Amino acid sequence: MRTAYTSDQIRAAEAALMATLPEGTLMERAATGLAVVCARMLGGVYGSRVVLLVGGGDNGGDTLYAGARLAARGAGVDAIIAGRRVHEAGLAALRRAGGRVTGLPGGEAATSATTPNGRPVAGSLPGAPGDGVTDDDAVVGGTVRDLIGAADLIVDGMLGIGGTGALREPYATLARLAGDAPGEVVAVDLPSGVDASSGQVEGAAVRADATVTFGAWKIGLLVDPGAGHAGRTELVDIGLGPHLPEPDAVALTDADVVALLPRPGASSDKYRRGVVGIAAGSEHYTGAAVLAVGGALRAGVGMVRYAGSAEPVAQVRAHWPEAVITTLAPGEGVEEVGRVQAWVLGPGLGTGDEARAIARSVLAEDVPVLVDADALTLVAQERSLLRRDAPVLITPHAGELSRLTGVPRELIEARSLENVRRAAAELEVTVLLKGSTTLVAREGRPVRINPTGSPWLATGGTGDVLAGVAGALLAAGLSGYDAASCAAYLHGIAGRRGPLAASDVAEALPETVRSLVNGLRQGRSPAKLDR
Ligand SMILES: NC(=O)C1=CN([C@@H]2O[C@H](COP(=O)(O)OP(=O)(O)OC[C@H]3O[C@@H](n4cnc5c(N)ncnc54)[C@H](O)[C@@H]3O)[C@@H](O)[C@H]2O)[C@@H](O)CC1
Ligand SMILES: [K+]
Repeated sequence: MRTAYTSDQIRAAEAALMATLPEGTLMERAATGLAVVCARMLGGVYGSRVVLLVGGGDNGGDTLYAGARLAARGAGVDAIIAGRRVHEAGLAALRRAGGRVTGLPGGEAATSATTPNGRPVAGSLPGAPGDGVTDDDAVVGGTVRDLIGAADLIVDGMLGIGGTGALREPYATLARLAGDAPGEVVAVDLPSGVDASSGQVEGAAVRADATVTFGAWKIGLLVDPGAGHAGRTELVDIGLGPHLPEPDAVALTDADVVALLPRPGASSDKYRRGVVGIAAGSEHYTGAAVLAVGGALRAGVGMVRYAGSAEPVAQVRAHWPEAVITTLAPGEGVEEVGRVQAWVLGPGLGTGDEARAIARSVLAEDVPVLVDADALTLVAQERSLLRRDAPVLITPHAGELSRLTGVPRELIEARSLENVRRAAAELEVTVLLKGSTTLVAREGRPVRINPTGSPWLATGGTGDVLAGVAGALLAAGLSGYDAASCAAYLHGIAGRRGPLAASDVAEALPETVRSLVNGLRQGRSPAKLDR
């Protein structure tokens, strides 16, 4: 399990640890770990060209010390001093190791960046702009632009957990130049411009090929859009572990998911493995029923009972001879369908009277219910339906959650973590919030951040498959919280190789589960290696 923290939690843990250690120890550990990753990214250090983007805080300090190590091993290291201040001991170390230092033209950054002697950064002013002067040059100077453009490795040490709000200049321009440059970009602790505690990005932010983070995962490295800026992530242990609090957010790993997934034993039969009921599809929307049933079957359920009207019944029958089918007359509920251990309610169901009758009857059953899609619209109109003794798992995207909670969609998207947590508490249900990062929340438990999503999944019908998978796991006896987070994890891996249609995701599920289980048995993680 990856545990993730806000910047305040990290700071508190660092303070507690620092109190037990000689000054500078943590920065030393951080810089050592960073230099190791930089060296690996460079392949050969000697003769390589490294540019450090150095902010005014300790993030810049880490970067200068790591740069000093690379310079000592023969890299050509240029530090661009971008902050109003500079970590002086780090700067001195870099100079001693033979690194070069460049300031920025004009503005506070250049006039107040100082050397260890307190003088303005020397040798810093860029050459007079000549041909090919750009707007960027006005902010950072042509010399800096050229240095960044020629670097093999650009180290983003502008902002770490001290960053707040949108990147100010000259950081924003430097972030953009780094993004346009052909060299690899490594972010120190987290990409500058990404909010450590939420993953929010307001304005420009560094897009890193890799991020080396210190002590513990920051939530912003796991939640989009921040996660999308971080590239490959590596955690450097600086000894923070014993000082960290209980996490508010976690991400499952392959091993966690394999441990949670039900596997049939010698005494299993289809009933013990779990029977999932699926109330989905309508005369107009037949595909949702086919996909939800497919997701459930491919996830390895004991049995699927499908209940719906004539048209989707015909489609489900044609696609899935494995499903046991009940045709519902208009207005009829699911009372006579037979025993099920959990229901999936809603994909393609419609929102008219017939759909409402089905929804009421499903929610009146004394088993866990997954409420998705059209059923979310129905329960938004009739909130009392959610008040029941058996567990409820809802699987909305931001728009659907907005209808249920009244919180504007944009706000849910911008502050997804906070809003999913609040929705779970207020509605007293488990919430799986779909988005570029899928989140699963249940009151009293850390929010689970799904690490396996893929943009290829943004295609019609994938949500129906996900509902089927999660329903199958609910029927097998997992809690809503575990069923939702395992389903999102598997679905994300099954959908990572595009282009794909929703039915391809369902089809990829058995192989996804097999490769997770086999990967762990062989001591490797195929899912992670391929991502
Ligand atoms: N505290 C510790 O024990 C350790 C900290 N370490 C490093 O220290 C970092 C945190 O250092 P700091 O607290 O100095 O903070 P940062 O280095 O993240 O920088 C904070 C400074 O940036 C400026 N700033 C904030 N938001 C800005 C924005 N949007 N645009 C432009 N400037 C902005 C502020 O003026 C603030 O002073 C960590 O991320 C990590 O890299 C590591 O050395 C490990 C140990
Ligand atoms: K950074």
